[in-house]
Amino acid sequence: MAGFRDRDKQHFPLQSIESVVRLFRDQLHCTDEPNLALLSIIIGSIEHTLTVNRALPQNVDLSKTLEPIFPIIDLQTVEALYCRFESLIRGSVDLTQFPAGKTTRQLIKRVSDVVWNSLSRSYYKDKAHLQTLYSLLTGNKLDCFGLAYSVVAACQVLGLTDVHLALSEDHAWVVFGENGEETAEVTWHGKGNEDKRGQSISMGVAEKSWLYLNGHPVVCDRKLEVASLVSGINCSINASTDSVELGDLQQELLWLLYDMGFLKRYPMALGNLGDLEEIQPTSGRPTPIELFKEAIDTARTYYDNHHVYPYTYMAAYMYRKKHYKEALKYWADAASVIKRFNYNREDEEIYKEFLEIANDMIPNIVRAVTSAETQSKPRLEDAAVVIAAPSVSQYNQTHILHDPDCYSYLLQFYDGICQWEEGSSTPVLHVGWAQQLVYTLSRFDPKVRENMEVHAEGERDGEDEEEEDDEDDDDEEDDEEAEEKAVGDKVKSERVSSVAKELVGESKVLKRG
Ligand SMILES: CC1(C)CN=C(N2CCN(c3ncnc4sc(CC(F)F)cc34)CC2)S1
Repeated sequence: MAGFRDRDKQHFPLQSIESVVRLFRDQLHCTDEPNLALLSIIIGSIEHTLTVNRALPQNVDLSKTLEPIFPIIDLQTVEALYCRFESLIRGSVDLTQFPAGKTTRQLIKRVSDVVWNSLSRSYYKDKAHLQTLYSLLTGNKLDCFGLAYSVVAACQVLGLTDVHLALSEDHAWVVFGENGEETAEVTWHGKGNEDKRGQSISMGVAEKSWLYLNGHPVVCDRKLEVASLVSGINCSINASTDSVELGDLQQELLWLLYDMGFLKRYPMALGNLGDLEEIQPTSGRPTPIELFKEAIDTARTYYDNHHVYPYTYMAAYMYRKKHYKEALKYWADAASVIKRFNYNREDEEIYKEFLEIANDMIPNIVRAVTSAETQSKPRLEDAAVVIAAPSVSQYNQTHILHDPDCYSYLLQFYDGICQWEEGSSTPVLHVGWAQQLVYTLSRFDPKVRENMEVHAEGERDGEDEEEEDDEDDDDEEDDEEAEEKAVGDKVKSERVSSVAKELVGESKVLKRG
């Protein structure tokens, strides 16, 4: 590991976004590995100054200048912190105790213990800005992701080039060994769960578990580890304010990584970039929708379509833009991913995501379009009022409740959640879901329920057309297969409506009760 080289030092002092981008470009282009510890200290130091400790020099009165503020990151601050990390790790891990040149589980556990034991006894683990080595070295605090990243950075300091970060949508661990075939927990997850640090992630644990993405995590190389550091930049100053300067820096660094091809296998980073582009579009760059589509394609191409968040990034965007039909479509697609998992107690994050969609956002859409519906029906006494043609968004809204596609997206959404629950150790649905479902489905025009076709999966017309399997040209076999598939899909669609009826029935019982 090349450590803190002179060519890195000549970038200092860092005092603009451009100077930080130049340093990152140099690190990522260079033949040596990018220095994970150095980059994390730099990002953490900038983030701290722009969010946590926004103390401005006394003589600067922000109301008068439009000058963006940017901290001056000087070499000796960064070098001191870097050397402290190096001596913490090299001083506590005696490599002679471990077989030379071979990374073992015990060695990784030792590295995790060294970082773990330097953390404060008790602090609020979910606080913001605890994800970098700057937080570890100046505050002895790390969040779950920060601990995993720090262990990988420490292994890099020790010359263990086979230890890499593995990322799911809500957890992080490491892979190591010849072809990264070994796995090890190095951090905790969630609240009140005993940490499993040092243990491998067996297929038994990972299978059908969303937390481990059923064996389809983002397995990083050094470039992707840098991408996770950049994607993890947290711009929030407080609940209602973000640092514009930090957002600009994160956006520029993500475009640098994008242009170098390092986001090709990282759906969440593409999603984060899409969110940043919605706030402040960069001319000549892909639109948020294109970026969210890229994230979806990446998840389908590299991760066997086992990631939920690419669809919820897109759906949340459509919801914000009041393109409610598209939002329902992508929520249905998200549910078609989660149905391939079994729910368990460590999956609360994605449960909360679907709960908010089903019991908050979808009912909001129904309420919005219902009121739009009544507004768009002119009252006789207002006849004098010129009835303006409904605006596009109003058109979008008022026809939702008359659109069989929207109704089928909703049934697909609920069917996915029901299938997620089937075979799970922990129930998903409770009566609150049924009440919202009844409210939502009952607002649709009864005619819709008659002429709505429940398409078998992968047979919807339009862009969702799955490539017909033209390999197998044995028509005989095709017909049988098609017959079987049709029966299977009929059963599934019956389940959807039977589930819906059951839920409706249940809630009616509850209403009477
Ligand atoms: C569609 C959403 C609800 C919006 N933001 C979402 N995020 C999901 C989590 N985010 C992430 N963004 C980049 N990389 C990672 S790795 C990881 C798991 C952690 F334990 F390491 C989380 C995450 C960023 C924000 S999902």
